[in-house]
Amino acid sequence: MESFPVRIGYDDACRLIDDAAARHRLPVERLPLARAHGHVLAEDVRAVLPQPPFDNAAMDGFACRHADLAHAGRDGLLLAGEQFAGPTAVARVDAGHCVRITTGAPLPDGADTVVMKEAATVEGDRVRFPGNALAGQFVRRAGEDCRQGDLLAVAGQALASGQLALFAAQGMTDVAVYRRPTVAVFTTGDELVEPGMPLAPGMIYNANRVQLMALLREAGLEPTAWPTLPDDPGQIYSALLHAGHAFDVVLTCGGVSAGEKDHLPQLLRERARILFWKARLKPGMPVLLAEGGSLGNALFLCLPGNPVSVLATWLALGRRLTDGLQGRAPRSLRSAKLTQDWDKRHERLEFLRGRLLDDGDGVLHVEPNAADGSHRMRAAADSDALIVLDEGARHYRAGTPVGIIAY
Ligand SMILES: Nc1nc2c(c(=O)[nH]1)N[C@H]1C(S)=C(S)[C@@H](COP(=O)(O)OP(=O)(O)OC[C@H]3O[C@@H](n4cnc5c(N)ncnc54)[C@H](O)[C@@H]3O)O[C@H]1N2
Ligand code: MOO
Repeated sequence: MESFPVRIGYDDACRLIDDAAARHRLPVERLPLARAHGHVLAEDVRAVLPQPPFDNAAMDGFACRHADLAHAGRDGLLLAGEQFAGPTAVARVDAGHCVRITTGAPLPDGADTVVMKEAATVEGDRVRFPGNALAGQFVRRAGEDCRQGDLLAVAGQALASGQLALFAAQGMTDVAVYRRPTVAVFTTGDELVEPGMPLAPGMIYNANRVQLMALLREAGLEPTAWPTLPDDPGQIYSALLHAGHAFDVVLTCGGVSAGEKDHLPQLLRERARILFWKARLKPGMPVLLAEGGSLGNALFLCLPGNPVSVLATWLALGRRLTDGLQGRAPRSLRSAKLTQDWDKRHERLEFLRGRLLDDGDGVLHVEPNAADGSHRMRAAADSDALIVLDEGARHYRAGTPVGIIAY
């Protein structure tokens, strides 16, 4: 009888991942906005300035008083000055006058409407206008985007270009974010050869290293790849001991199942604290999570070696762990309709691979790939989503909405 949970359900695996991430939450640091993209915000941000900060023109043209346009007639209005964007004094528009204005320039005192340049006719110092201008058109009001004190972003949000633009418009130079986890990536197995080397009988090329590095980079991380570990307990111990003290997360793949050469479970049993081993997932069953113990402060997430298991367990559990370490809430599943009937052949929750299709009416569909073995890399490469088929479920009808994780 093991002293840790074994063969657990997906929800329990997620809960244990979330708990471990919360215990190991990374410290907060301040980053310049230029380096903050993709980082997770560690504080709520409120507006210190209204946006726009002052009433201004939305078009290049003429600022005027709308009431004047009705009786300006063929004589038009007197062009009485100009107002450009920038640090110039704010002009005035008196009755019967208009002022040339550029986009973003402060609206002159007295003006309430802007007419586009292309719609107006200038003759000498007179400007004629069309009869259909609406009161207040092409004026961007101070504070209409946000007011001072408005909540602009909340802690736990990943910063995208939109938030960075908002913050810069507030005059912010830097922002409090959670430090990103450092991640050591290990592939394991005596059968592995690096691409570019000769392939002896019984050997295969290492497909997981480049796959995992790409998946981690897609998640905004800057992982460090270690040399492949042979199926040798002493060498595995020494590498994990080093990495466990030097990194926040140690991510391995392979050597975590029941084979004679699968040394990770025994090593982690003896030297670390296993939080769970094996989850009722397909693919991905042998996945293991451990806290470092004598191997250091790192969290150890050991993914199964099959390349499609690596993809599925990273997206479903690994990314959740590195998100959680940065205080980011779990990403929600999207949903799509199955294009065809599908019979699931086992009880475990399945991450089947499939291709997303937009039917043109705004409904997302997903077409399962029949090549569902966890060694079928081509099926994974030809797909762009994991289809989440629930534990226990067996028969799905075409058109049934299913959870998906796009990749
Ligand atoms: N008796 C049992 N056998 C197996 C079980 C089990 O519970 N009992 N689980 C099966 C499942 S499910 C999986 S998944 C695999 C996972 O095993 P490991 O995590 O120990 O992975 P390995 O045996 O080292 O490798 C599995 C498979 O993947 C290939 N591989 C490994 N690393 C790479 C890499 N970097 N690039 C490309 N391919 C890689 C490896 O050669 C194996 O073919 O175990 C089942 N067996
Ligand atoms: O669970 Mo294993 O990852 O099916 O192939």
